[in-house]
Amino acid sequence: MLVVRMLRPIVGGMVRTLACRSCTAILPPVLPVRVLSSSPVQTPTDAHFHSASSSETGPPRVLITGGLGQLGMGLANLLRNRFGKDNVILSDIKKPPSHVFCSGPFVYADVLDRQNLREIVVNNRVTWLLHYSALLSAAGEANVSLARAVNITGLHNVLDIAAEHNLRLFVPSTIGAFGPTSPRNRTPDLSVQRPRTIYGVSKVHAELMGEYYCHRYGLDFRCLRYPGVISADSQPGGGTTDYAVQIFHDAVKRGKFECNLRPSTRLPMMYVDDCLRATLEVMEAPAESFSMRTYNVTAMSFTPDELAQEIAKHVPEFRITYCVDPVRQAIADSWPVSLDDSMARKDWGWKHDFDLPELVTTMLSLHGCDTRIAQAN
Ligand SMILES: NC(=O)C1=CN([C@@H]2O[C@H](COP(=O)(O)OP(=O)(O)OC[C@H]3O[C@@H](n4cnc5c(N)ncnc54)[C@H](O)[C@@H]3O)[C@@H](O)[C@H]2O)C=CC1
Ligand SMILES: CC(=O)[C@H](N)C(=O)O
Repeated sequence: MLVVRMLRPIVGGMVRTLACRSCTAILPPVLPVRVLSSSPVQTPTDAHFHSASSSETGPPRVLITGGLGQLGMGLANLLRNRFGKDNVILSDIKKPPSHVFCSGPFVYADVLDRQNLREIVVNNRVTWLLHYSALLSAAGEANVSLARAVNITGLHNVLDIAAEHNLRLFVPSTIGAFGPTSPRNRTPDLSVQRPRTIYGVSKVHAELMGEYYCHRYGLDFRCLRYPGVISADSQPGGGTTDYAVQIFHDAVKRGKFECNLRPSTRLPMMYVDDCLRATLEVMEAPAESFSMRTYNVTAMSFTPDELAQEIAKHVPEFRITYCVDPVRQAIADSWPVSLDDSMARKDWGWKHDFDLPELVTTMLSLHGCDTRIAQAN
């Protein structure tokens, strides 16, 4: 006998769609039924996808993968403040420092181990998954096969588990998802995407797969293309924009910095607080507000030379020199110089707080530099 089950909950006699406004307008509607017999249209993966249950109440139960990198711990702090310490589980394959271990739940999770990941989701009744594990642009070029595994196979595991267990899934994308044939100024959300790094290719794949699962299975997939993110309390993990983090440390501790990009290399950037707030906001936004599932977000664009000049306003003795890394330079030259994030601003109210002057004073003071005294010099 052919058994059919609704893929999505029925609200008021209508199939409730989790897809966004534009998706449903452009694409044919997703089939509202899933075949559970041995019909030839069934795939093994399809059979594991549960019908969506939107009956969860109370705060979300959050899992962050790859949480011990530059961004994950800050994200955990933000989400713990909002949803309670025990509702946010940080995970990684690295051993956490003791202050992280003591600040809330931490588990070992290798995104390549699907069974382990599934157990964590089930045993902890996870409802939101923020998938931060990745090899970044420069690290990916240094180890393509590992980047392919972590960024693509890892994503497949996460997507399947999120669809099986009806999770809300956030996957960060990047300016690296664009390439040399994309428009470079005010790059729009929808434009040519032919990146030339394994990192970029894997992120375009993540965007497309997430959107496909959203249309096909009703997965509540949400994605932001972050620019380079600048933070003070954690080290960057092998990216092309890392210089803009390291420069503050070296300016304060050494009064000088050697930059691995050319002085005129302009890239989109954002302070970490804006980045993490954007992530929380897009996760909390009602699905109905989305006209798409992958949004550009940005705050500012600057060059190493402009950043150094802004730092020198506060640290007058600061000197920058240049020793260009050809791999990172080629990557940076293929990325946008600025992003158009007007759709995020229009659809769910995205607004950045930090421009270059605020970024510099904040970063310097977090590194222990008294910018008021330096300004007086
Ligand atoms: N930091 C930035 O400027 C930007 C970051 N993003 C994205 O945000 C996310 C987080 O970025 P960061 O924290 O900067 O990255 P990161 O490189 O600092 O951290 C990535 C983490 O993934 C973990 N990881 C590696 N292999 C793993 C595996 N098999 N299983 C589980 N975890 C594994 C690493 O141990 C590391 O802690 C990434 O997806 C990245 O692509 C996007 C654009 C800009
Ligand atoms: C912009 C990014 O995605 C990251 N910081 C990198 O430089 O690889």
